[in-house]
Amino acid sequence: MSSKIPVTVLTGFLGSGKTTLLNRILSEEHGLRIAVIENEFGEIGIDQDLVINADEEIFEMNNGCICCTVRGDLIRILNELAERKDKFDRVILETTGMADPGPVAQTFFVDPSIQKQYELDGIITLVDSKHVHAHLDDKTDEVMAQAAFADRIILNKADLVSNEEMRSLKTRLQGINQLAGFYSATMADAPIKELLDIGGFNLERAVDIKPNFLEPEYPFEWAGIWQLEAGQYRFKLANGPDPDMTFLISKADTSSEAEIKRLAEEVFIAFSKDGEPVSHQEELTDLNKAYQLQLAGLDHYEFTFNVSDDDANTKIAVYSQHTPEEFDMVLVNQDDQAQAPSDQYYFDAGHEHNDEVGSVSIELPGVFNVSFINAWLEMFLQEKGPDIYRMKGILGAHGEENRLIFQGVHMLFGCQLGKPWGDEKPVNRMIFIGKNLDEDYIRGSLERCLYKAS
Ligand SMILES: Nc1nc2c(ncn2[C@@H]2O[C@H](COP(=O)(O)OP(=O)(O)OP(=O)(O)O)[C@@H](O)[C@H]2O)c(=O)[nH]1
Repeated sequence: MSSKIPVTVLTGFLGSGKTTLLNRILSEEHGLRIAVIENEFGEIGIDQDLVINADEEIFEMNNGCICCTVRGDLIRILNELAERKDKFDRVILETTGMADPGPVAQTFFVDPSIQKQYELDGIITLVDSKHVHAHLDDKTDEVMAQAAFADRIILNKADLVSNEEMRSLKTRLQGINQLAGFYSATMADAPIKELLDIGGFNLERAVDIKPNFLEPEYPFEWAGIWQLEAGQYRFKLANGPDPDMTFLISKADTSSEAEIKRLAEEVFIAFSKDGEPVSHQEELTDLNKAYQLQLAGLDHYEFTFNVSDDDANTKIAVYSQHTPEEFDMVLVNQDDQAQAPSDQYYFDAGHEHNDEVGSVSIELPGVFNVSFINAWLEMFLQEKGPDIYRMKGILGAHGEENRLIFQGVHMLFGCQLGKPWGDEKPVNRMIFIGKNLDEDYIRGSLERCLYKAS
């Protein structure tokens, strides 16, 4: 038997039932000790509180898309976890509904430290049988990938559709993935023993679906190498498509494309962290540190970089989130002469994000006036329903000792009581995911629903 730690990835579009399944797995008597990793879309972690209180350890990654910045986070968490591997038997990783599971799966095959210690047991994809058609119709990339990569597909929310609809959905999904095992379920009640110990993710199929499956994706689009004499240099940039850009400088051994690719594997974990913000005319002092160049509000920007006499003629490799062309980036010396890189490489980001879909996270102290917040949620859904993919939150309500947990998927909405607040001060945390969300409006109107003692 393999001594590697098995990992099960739970995936499925927003609101399809991943957390419901996770809770079922965690509460079932199977004698397994499970470590849970949550990857959330949005800035504040809510799922952690929605996962039932068990002995399992929960790690959160909520930096956004798992396919780029989060790959570094995932590797870090898995490495940390491995140091405590006597405390658990397996790992369940719940991905955000907005994630393509391909890059998650890829982590288990391309990163040597992870490959040594873990094995991907399988990918389970939850499908919201009522709402998935719209996403299949418009071929939402993430939904197609979630179905294609699955080892098991759970057609969940069977209570909301007819048997006939269920059959045609299964046929439709079999057109995307014939090899997966299919289960229809209500509240994700698929047989758990058939979901764990699948015995290995099918790598061959993954490469069939995506021929470049084993080529890692990176959070940077470009890297260049320079050999520099001692002196002061400036990176000059103009305005571009982003108000900031992650940027990292490392030392290189040789000036070659192979060196750029070798270093990419080393630097991308540092690159994945939130960079330290630096503004126009500030110095980039540290090597191998992610900086976030602030690129808004001016016509042009300069960031200095010094090469000391001791370092003269060493090679530096620069990794940037965007290509130089997007920001008219050049490196100049103290006489303002442009320095061309001796070698450069454009990384294929490999995927695109749907920029229209965004998330708004709101955290407000205090408790809500129950009738105000109910009326607001109803009104909000009526007005914005088609654009809201998902909303969920944990709220405090005046006169109520327990937390209120609300969940919405498209136009369906429900609310239930959670744990009591006890000695904790109530704080309201909510996340809205969808198109064209107006954060100021949402925050302002929610603030007006807070209870105020008269
Ligand atoms: N009617 C019905 N509701 C369900 C079923 N399964 C889950 N739900 C509800 O659907 C909502 C979303 O379920 P979750 O398990 O939180 O879904 P999720 O995939 O984890 O959601 P995200 O993490 O936001 O992507 C919750 O309100 C669940 O109670 C089901 O089979 N039928």
